[in-house]
Amino acid sequence: MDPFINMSAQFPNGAVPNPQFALLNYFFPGFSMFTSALHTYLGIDLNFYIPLLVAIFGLNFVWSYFSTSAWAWIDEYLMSSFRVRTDDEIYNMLMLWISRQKFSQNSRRFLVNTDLYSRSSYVWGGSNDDSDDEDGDEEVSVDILGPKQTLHYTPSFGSHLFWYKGWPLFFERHQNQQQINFQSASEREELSISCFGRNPRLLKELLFEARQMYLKKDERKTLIYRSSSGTAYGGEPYWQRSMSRPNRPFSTVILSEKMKQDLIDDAADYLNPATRRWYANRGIPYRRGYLLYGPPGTGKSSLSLALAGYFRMKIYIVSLSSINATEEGLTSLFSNLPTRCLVLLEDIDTAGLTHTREEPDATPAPVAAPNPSAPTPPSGSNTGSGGRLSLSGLLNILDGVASQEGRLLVMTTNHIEKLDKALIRPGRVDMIVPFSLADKTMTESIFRAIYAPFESEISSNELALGSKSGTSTPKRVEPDEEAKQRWARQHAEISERIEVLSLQFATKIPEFEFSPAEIQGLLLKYKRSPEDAIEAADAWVIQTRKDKKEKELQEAEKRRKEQEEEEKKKKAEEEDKKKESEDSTAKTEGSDQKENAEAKSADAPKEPQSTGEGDADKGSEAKAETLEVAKDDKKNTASDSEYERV
Ligand SMILES: Nc1ncnc2c1ncn2[C@@H]1O[C@H](COP(=O)(O)OP(=O)(O)OP(=O)(O)O)[C@@H](O)[C@H]1O
Repeated sequence: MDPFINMSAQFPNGAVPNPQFALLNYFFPGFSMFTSALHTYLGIDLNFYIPLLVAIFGLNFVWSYFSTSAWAWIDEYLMSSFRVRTDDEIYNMLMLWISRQKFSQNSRRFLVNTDLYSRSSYVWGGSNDDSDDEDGDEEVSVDILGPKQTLHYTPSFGSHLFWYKGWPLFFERHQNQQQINFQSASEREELSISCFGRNPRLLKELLFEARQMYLKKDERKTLIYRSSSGTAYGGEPYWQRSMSRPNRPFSTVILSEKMKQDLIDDAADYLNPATRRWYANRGIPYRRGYLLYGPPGTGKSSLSLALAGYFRMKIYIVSLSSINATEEGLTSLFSNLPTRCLVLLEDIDTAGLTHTREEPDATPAPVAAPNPSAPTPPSGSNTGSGGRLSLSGLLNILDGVASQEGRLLVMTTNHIEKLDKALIRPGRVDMIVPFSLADKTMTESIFRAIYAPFESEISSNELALGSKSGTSTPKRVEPDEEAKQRWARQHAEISERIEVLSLQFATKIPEFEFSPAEIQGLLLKYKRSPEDAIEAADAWVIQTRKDKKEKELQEAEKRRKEQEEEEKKKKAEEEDKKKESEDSTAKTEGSDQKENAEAKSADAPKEPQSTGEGDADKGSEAKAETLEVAKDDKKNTASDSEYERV
């Protein structure tokens, strides 16, 4: 129905509709019926209200236009602000700070997370911190099922006003539209904080405070970063914070005291700021490297962790046997190291780096990117195949300009004899620390380390040990001094007892046969009962020997099978090659014959001209021969094309 037709019929009292009604009726069919119903039943005349509503809308529009423009102008000229993206660690610092602010706790619209940093997954990945909440606002309750996860509240998307040092600040959390298509929801956001005034001092103070809070949180922890295959940075591997661990005291690493002290002294001297200047003045690259070698489970990684913890350095771990260890990947990782850190290169005896330069079958080194400061790679150094790391590539990375100065490099290997001399020459490796399977003193130390009494554990240890030694004492409230004395007495008693037991235990473990990790494994099974551990030691030695032998046999069998496979493969390859060469010889012979035949047929027509009938016979013979050769030739071509098909 045309809305303009029969309009008066819709107005019962015959009122002629206003032209604006006609227009509205045109856009919203049925509008006139609605207004007439309103008029009839409620007595409301929209004729009167519509101009008013239009005026309100207009004013609102003008107000919002001017207020937005005015706010944009104020923001541009009278405010200071900063932005933070999720792919920088400052995001984590700021989020920690924000989560501890009152406005964040009281926010009506908030995001709740169990892991404060999970949103920046490509900075931290699946963050695996042991005790993120240790010093947080909320207590982490731990029961037999593990720590109960703390909930973190942070303001949700949008703008939030808060006060800092008496000034109003705006915290804004918004989605980054540019990244929206390629990232998960958690990675799309950006944070910004702004304040009134053209001086950003207040914002810088806030950032400084956030950074201090963040550093304080990790003060007693060693932050561990691992190389991760890249998805966030265009496929290049990047450092991913994998976990933080309480600093490992040096005393818990069982190694000759002299060796430990030498290592600490050397590292302390190197990390002294004056040493940096000393290096710079003399134009010597400011780097230091240590090589730790020995059988698996003898404490190489533990020492590296202790070293990083002692000097409060972050530790960056790359395993050269990992899939990411390509030349490009490592170059990118090394160029993204902070100025002061410990880099742990694990398994440097890995394939591709193990041949020595003297080996004749070493393949030539790949052309490395021109690098003025890098040393000339050893002429015969090796390449890894398929984009894997080569020795010359690794040396370039370790010495090249891309590698940050100020880092402490620790390399570990199980097979020092396999390493190229170039890799461990002075300048690259400044100290070599050997690790060995446990001798008698080491076994004793491991035993003592496991059963040493700690004040926080004394009650449970006391129960376990005291029940056997009969020294259990009843609990009662004591003044501080008395409690201290009691603790000292108990400590001395238990230590003495552990000392005696450790000697007994060490006599049961053969020297240089088991690694500290293996012995620790046994003791952990009986961690509350040293006597039981001693009792179980003999059987454990027999069983472990048996297991090792079986494992060795299995490995030998596996190696044998692999060798057989390889030989078979080689044989098949050789046969293929042989066949190929035979075929190509046949082909050459065929083409030779063809050439001969062609030569003959080229000569053939001349003969009938110069000869009589008999010659004509000869000519037909020659023709037949040519045909024969041509046939042969065809045959050869056919067999060649067959070979090609094969
Ligand atoms: N010398 C040691 N002092 C203290 N603990 C040790 C020692 N050796 C091994 N351990 C213990 O054994 C376990 C494995 O040790 P770690 O990872 O340091 O050995 P590793 O030599 O680095 O082994 P791998 O060569 O397989 O990497 C750790 O729990 C560590 O506490």
